[in-house]
Amino acid sequence: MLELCKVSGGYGHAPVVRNVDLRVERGETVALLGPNGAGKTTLLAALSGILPQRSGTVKLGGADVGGLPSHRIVECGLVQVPEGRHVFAPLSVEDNLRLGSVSLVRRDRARAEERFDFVYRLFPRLAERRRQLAGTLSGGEQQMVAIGRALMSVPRMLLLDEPFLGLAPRVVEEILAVLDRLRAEGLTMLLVEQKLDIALPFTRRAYVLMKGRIALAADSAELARRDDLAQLYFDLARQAA
Ligand SMILES: Nc1ncnc2c1ncn2[C@@H]1O[C@H](COP(=O)(O)OP(=O)(O)OP(=O)(O)O)[C@@H](O)[C@H]1O
Repeated sequence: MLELCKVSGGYGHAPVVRNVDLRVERGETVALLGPNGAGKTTLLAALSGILPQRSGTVKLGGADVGGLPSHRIVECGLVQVPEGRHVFAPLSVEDNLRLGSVSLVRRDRARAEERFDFVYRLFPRLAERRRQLAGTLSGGEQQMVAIGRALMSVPRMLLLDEPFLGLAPRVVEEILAVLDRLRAEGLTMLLVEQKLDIALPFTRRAYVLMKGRIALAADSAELARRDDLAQLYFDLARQAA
């Protein structure tokens, strides 16, 4: 579904991510791990077409989307749930969701309306709060809005940037259950996460990014079984330094 070949990018002269090769198969859930500042968000920005400097090849379903502006990338089906949720605080839940369907409305207005039902079935709490201002929601509910907004455009693939950050374990479970349902329906996902105990059980494969480079690509279950995981992580960080 997604294939990156030698992707580099950053904000100024020196690239933050360098020569990243990464693949996600159709229907697969893959983790992108790495410490603070490794470049995970920067890599997602390169995929979403919002990074000022980028090079390399990004293919979605075999089509080159690397040079496209971000709204076209969304139309192609690659949609990001940004770190920090970025909901529009003065707008209602429903209007936040509506913003996610802008590209779909142009193509198929009826389908865009049906998507509200789809999102409200996944997150009944959003249905109850559809008229509430997003800025007054709890962190977990705002994360549901951010995921719901991304789903409004009928994505083929979701890029999730630390969706569980700062959430209580019960809310993490609730959101994981929804992502599980989406996965069962065949949605492809790339999950950026720092917490290995969340990321590894949820994904099939994992990439570890260190200082902007892929330091390791491995089977998630294999990684989870290692009893020297903390040491491995530490060694990778030292090698990258
Ligand atoms: N808008 C920006 N302008 C300049 N430099 C930036 C910008 N955003 C991030 N950086 C730099 O790029 C590097 C990688 O940051 P990035 O946010 O991609 O890392 P990350 O792995 O996602 O970290 P975290 O887990 O903390 O979100 C850091 O050195 C950061 O300071």
